[in-house]
Amino acid sequence: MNKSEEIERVLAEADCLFRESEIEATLDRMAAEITMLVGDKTPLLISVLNGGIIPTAMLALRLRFPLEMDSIKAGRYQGETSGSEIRWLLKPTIPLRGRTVLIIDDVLDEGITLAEIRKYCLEEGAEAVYTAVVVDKKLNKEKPCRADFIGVEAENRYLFGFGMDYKSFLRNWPGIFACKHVY
Ligand SMILES: O=P(O)(O)OC[C@H]1O[C@H](OP(=O)(O)OP(=O)(O)O)[C@H](O)[C@@H]1O
Ligand code: HPA
Repeated sequence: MNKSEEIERVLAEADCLFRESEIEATLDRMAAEITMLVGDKTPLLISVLNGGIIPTAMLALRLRFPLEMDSIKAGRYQGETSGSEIRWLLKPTIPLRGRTVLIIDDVLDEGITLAEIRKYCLEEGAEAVYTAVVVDKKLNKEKPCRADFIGVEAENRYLFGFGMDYKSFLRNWPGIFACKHVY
């Protein structure tokens, strides 16, 4: 099976857990919560690449207060469907000292990525660090980090869409989908 056949198969078999309209409404709610908490803090939004690109853009367009944006990249999955050690690939260029930071990512799975990024921001002198994810996966174990703003909770299956990838593809799928099989 070549790559495009694999992607077609994953798509054909996938279950839609949340439709586009449901995620849009969820993002509206998250944006209101974020505004209440950090709307007067001139926060720095940090997008966790690559999965955070779509959620960050969609949330940022809903925020009507002054903010800055930067990115960080700390991969654990590298195009695979199971995580390993974290690798720092890109750090923010805007200084974090004294800032209120909002880290935005697509999914909180085992929580290792977000825990490491949060720790990094605090070490760099951020005054307050908040985290926002579109999906929090329900695992039957404690996570090293919880998110302050959560879109939806999802079962523990491999997911794609709204930023989340299946082997680097399908981040652009407009909904949240669960794979039946990973190949
Ligand atoms: O909670 P965890 O188990 O640590 O996993 C969550 C992280 O895994 C994915 O990133 P990935 O390393 O796949 O990079 P990507 O954003 O480029 O897909 C996802 O975007 C989160 O950042
Ligand atoms: O379920 C997932 N899908 C895509 N990327 C991920 N990174 C951690 N878990 C996932």
